Amino acid sequence: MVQGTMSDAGKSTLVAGLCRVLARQHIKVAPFKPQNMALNSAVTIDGGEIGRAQALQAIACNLPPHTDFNPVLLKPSSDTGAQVIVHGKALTTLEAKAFFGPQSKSYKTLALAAVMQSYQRLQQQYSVVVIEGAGSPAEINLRQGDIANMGFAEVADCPVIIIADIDKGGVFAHLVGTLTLLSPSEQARVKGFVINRFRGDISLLQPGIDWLEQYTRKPVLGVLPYLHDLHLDAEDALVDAPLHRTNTPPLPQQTPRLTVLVLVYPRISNHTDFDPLRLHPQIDFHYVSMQSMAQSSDWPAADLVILPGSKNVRADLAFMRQQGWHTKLNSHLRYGGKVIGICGGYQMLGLLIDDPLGIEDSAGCSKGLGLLPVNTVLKANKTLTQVRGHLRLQGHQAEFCGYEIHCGESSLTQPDVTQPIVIEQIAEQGLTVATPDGLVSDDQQILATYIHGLFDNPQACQLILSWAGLTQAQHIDINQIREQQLERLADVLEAHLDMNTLKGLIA
Ligand SMILES: NC(=O)CC[C@H](N)C(=O)O
Repeated sequence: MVQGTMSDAGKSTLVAGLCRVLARQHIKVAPFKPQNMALNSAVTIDGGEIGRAQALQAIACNLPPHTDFNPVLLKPSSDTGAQVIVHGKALTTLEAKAFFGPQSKSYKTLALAAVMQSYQRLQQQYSVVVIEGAGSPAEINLRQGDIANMGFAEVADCPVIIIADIDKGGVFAHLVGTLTLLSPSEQARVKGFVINRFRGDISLLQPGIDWLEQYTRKPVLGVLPYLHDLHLDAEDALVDAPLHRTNTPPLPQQTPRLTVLVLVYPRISNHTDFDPLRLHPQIDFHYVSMQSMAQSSDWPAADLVILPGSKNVRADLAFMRQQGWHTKLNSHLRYGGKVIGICGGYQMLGLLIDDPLGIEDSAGCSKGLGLLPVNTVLKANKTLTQVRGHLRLQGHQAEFCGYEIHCGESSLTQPDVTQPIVIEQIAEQGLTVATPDGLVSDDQQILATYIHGLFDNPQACQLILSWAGLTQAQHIDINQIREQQLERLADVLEAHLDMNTLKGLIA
């Protein structure tokens, strides 16, 4: 099990890399994260949802994503509450106290049972299960009944390695401090450390490593170099744009470009949708957030503004209004700019968003931005599907694969609108059922859809970019880039980690 001294120490990446190292040695390997807290999720083949990082780790193992890889997913919908997803399905929404505090016993009993069921199934099916912890195991206030770190390791009786990020400083204090705060039996489970994101002269680090090994009596199993331009799907944290690859030559001056803004509201979800745009050499990509607006009162001039998915659509819409972003969006449209709404963003562009059951927030109905003839009602049943179909824009067509994650159901309030997307589903007897999705506004300036992952399809991405004004967009294939990055990561791990000791832990 890989645990970290803090969030973003590199756990997910190390697990993904170890999965790929083992998979390419033809070992049957699967990833596992007992409990994840994230708003970037992926739809699984068994019709559930799991954290995005586990879906990436599944790809590293050459496996389709499965709910057993992440049996408990907490999706925060406010600062104190989260939707609880168990075995891929939304069970309930709980206040943080109910899953972390002293009254959390019933949640933890249920969650641990679900976690152990999945873990046992994986153990039966795979030779190796590479497990990822969450945050840090030394959060002493959260230790009782913990299922995400040492609590799980103790029940499952598995060895642990701890990874720490040297780039942010304090790596020795982080490792020694974390170890010290563990109980004796937990300390005994720690079989070594990994130091992550090192840059500079390794000989300068050696005295520190020697001291650490002597002081803790635990080996340092490797020092991983800082990997520039490692483009792998983010677990949750929004890494600021852009992601341009430094190893690609600069584009000639006259190359056509497009400026794209993505609005960051407090409960933005599935921002991995935009990785292909952030990597695109012809796109000047910006996130617009409260932080970026503290520096400048205006949005950068843009060709395209995207309203992404949201875990709490009505609250995020209220946030947009408070920030005055609705006025800026209207003026962007008046100047002829394009707008895309994806899932929650699509719902916000409509007339009404009704949440009669209080699925995302307190029950109520909010006025949308009024830019599309559509009303949305949030329902108890969540749509979770992998979809394929085609997108038709400006007389051209492109195939796509994508996924849907939403409680909302939207209905058109006007006949004769243009629906640019057709979802094709294979029904009984091999018949294809075609369902229309999304909208293009009459003036052709707004495109909206429920489908996530559209930009991951090179042809569909090119078509959308051309609609947005970039007529000669380069082809960018995020799946191919992801594959190259996983191979690169596995090469780095093989070169810098003590693989023999690690294999000994697995055996
Ligand atoms: N992924 C999303 O943006 C979901 C939108 C909204 N929260 C819903 O469930 O319908």
